[in-house]
Parts: sequence; structure tokens; C-alpha cells
Amino acid sequence: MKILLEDTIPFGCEYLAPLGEVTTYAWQTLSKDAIKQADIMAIRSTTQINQQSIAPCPQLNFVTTATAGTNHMDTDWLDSQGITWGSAGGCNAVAVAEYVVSTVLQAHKANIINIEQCTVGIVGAGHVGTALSNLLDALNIHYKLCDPPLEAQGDSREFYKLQDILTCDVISLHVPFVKSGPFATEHLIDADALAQMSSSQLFINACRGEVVDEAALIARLSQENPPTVALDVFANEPNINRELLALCWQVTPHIAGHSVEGKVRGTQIIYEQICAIAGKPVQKKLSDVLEVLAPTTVALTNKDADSLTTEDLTALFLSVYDVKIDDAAMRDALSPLSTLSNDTRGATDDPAPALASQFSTLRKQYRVRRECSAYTLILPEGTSNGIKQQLMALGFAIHQ
Ligand SMILES: NC(=O)C1=CN([C@@H]2O[C@H](COP(=O)(O)OP(=O)(O)OC[C@H]3O[C@@H](n4cnc5c(N)ncnc54)[C@H](O)[C@@H]3O)[C@@H](O)[C@H]2O)C=CC1
Ligand SMILES: O=C(O)C(=O)[C@H](O)COP(=O)(O)O
Repeated sequence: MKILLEDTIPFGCEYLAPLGEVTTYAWQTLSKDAIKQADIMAIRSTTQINQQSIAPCPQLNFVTTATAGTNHMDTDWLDSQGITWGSAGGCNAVAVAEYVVSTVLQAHKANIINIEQCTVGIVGAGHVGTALSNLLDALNIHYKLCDPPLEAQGDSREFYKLQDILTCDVISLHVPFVKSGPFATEHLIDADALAQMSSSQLFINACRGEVVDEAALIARLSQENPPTVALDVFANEPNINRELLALCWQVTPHIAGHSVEGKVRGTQIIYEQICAIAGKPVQKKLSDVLEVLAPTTVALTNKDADSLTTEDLTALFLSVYDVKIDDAAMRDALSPLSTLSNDTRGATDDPAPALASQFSTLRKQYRVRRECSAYTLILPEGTSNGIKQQLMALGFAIHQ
């Protein structure tokens, strides 16, 4: 069995080599010859799968993506060719939820919102939206969910209309990018929705850039009283719109889901799918590859309280994941390219290709970022049970 493996899949060779003959590729240089030979393709979201990009593929019988999103695959065309496909739904839900919490805590620190009195509107209550709601429960932060497809299916949670979500202090998008049908999400956040947001609100997009009308967002950010915007995703990546970078409060290069655990869970999921196809037993597990961290000592300002003080919570959470480090790295790498003036450049100085290349490099060389669940905390003697429960609900282990 010949397996064509995208080189950004962590531990891809270690996982898949026992199952077949593995050839790796970089998405920028994927060759049609390699595809012609492949029985299985194991990809991430950077590989486009459609008739134009991969046909002819006479041997191919399974394509799977180690990511949650599937909009880079033309699944109707795969179905029409009798090529089965898979994905890794949920693999990085906690990573994205931690990205949102880190963003919300940074916005609190910057006095943009007040987490002690705010409501987070979550659009899309699937794997990511649910993981986020679990963290917000642990933080005692109020939230509202909006998910018309799940509501129609009879999900028993309480749901709100998008119109209600647009009035929340924080609006966070977690829907798939779907172009048509009753629940299409392309430009779900359009000029009209953006006009309803104001400067007291934080707007976060960590799903897909195309879910927001970027032209309308740029226009809104140039008007009076705009919302504060945090973008992890952009339309047409890696060819992102450079105007947006300067207008947003926070920008990150589509790394919300790129915790070590989020990526390796993706590998584990597609490995298990390929084991099933190859008729081989599942022999590897996450703990075979994830590094175990030594316990960390934590200082608390009020260990007797029922829950963490905002100060302790912010310090601890941001020590695990501070999203502003990613924002600074992206601005450092891309700002010199994005502020070049069109007037002073000749045609050959177009910064767009360099910008796209830098964006891709930032993603490929992303730092090691562990989820809360990787940390075992050594707490001060006598720390309250309430605080311990809260920390465990955030994913931490407590050293006994
Ligand atoms: N920035 C990043 O690194 C990451 C981005 N993503 C993106 O986030 C999306 C969501 O991820 P998951 O939660 O894992 O997917 P999921 O499929 O578990 O959940 C998506 C939810 O959105 C709901 N939905 C669909 N159309 C909707 C609409 N019009 N309005 C409101 N809700 C709607 C669905 O019913 C579903 O419950 C992915 O499709 C992917 O594009 C996912 C992981 C990482
Ligand atoms: O899982 C998803 O959906 C995502 O957006 C991933 O974080 C994308 O990661 P790459 O495939 O671009 O590595």
C-alpha cells in the first residue's frame, strides 16, 4: 500500500511506516506523478483536493486530512469517484478553545472587555464551540451558543439567534466554511452584521477567513466606533489581505489549532483510520510520542478562595499559552512587507508573494505549544478544593 504523506503531519512517518510504503511531500511541490502511484493520501489543510489538483489518480482509494476543517477537499468530487475520505474532527478543539481564552484574557488585561461581567457569543457549537463553552464554565464566564443545524437536530442545549450573539461582549466564530445550502457560512458575518458591532465588543475569527466578508470588515474598521478584532484566519490563505494586519488588534497565522496535542491527535486519528483500511491493529497511542513535562510549582495570591482570583488565573493561563507571542511574531515577520506602499514600488516589487511565503513559513515553523492538560501543577499547601476543581476543569493535573 502506497501512502502519500504531507510533510507537516507530525510523527507521520513514525505512525504510518508500519502500514505501507510512505512517501512525503510538501504541499507547494506535490507532483501529479506521486499522486498517480498513491493508494492513500494523508494530508493537512494546505493540500487542495479536487479534480484539477489531483486527477488522474487511478490507485487512490482513501484521502484523509489530519484536521477538523474539510473545506480544502472537494468531497462531492471524491464521492463521485468512489474515493472514500476522512477527517480528524475534534483533534484540535481544545487548542482553539485555549486560543480564544488566551485572547479573552489579553483583552481583559487591555481593558477592552471585563471578564467579570461579560458574555461570550459562540457561533458554532460543535467540537470547538463545546470545548470553549467547557472552559468558560470553568472560568465562570457567561456564554450564549448559536448553532441552527444542531438546534434543528434537537440538541438539548439552549441556543440563540445570530442576531442575539451580535450583542454579546465577545463574538467568537467556530463554524465550517460552507458555500451553499440552508446553513451556508460564506460571509455569515457581512457588512450588516459588522455594522451592529461597536467598540465595546471583541470579535474573534478562528474558523475560516471566508466566513467573514473581509472587504466589509476593512470598511468597518475604518469607520467610527469599530469592534476590536482578533483574526487567526484569513480569506485566500496564504495570499492574505495585507491591509487587515494593521487594522486588527490581534493577528495570528492560522495557528489556533496548532498545539502539539491538537496536531498529534490529528495524526493519531488518521493513523487509526488507515489501520482499519489496511486491516492492521492499532498499536500506537498518543502517549508514545507526547513528551511528559515535569510538574510546575504555582504561586497563588489567595489559595483559600473558592476559585482563582482573576490575577492568578490570568498569570497561570498566559504562562501556558500567551497568544500575544504569536501576534508579535506575525507582526515582526509580516509588517515590513505589509506596509510597503503601492505608489513607491515597481511591478517587480510586489510584496504579495513574499507575504504569502512568510505566512506559510510562520505556520510551518510554529513553536512548541502544549495544552493545559500537559501540565501537572504543584499548588501551595492547603489550596482550596474549589481552586483545585477549577484547575482540573481547565485541563490541568494536580500534583498529589
Ligand atoms: N484556526 C484553526 O486552527 C482551526 C480552525 N477550525 C475551523 O473551525 C471549524 C469548526 O471546527 P469544529 O468545531 O471542530 O467543527 P464541528 O463540525 O465539530 O462544529 C461546527 C459546528 O458549526 C455548526 N454550524 C454549521 N453551520 C452553521 C451556521 N450557519 N451557523 C451556526 N452554526 C453552524 C455545525 O452545526 C457544527 O455544530 C472547522 O470547520 C474549521 O474550519 C478548526 C480547528 C482549528
Ligand atoms: O483543523 C483545522 O481545521 C485547522 O484549521 C488546522 O489548524 C489547520 O492546520 P494546517 O492543516 O494548516 O496545519
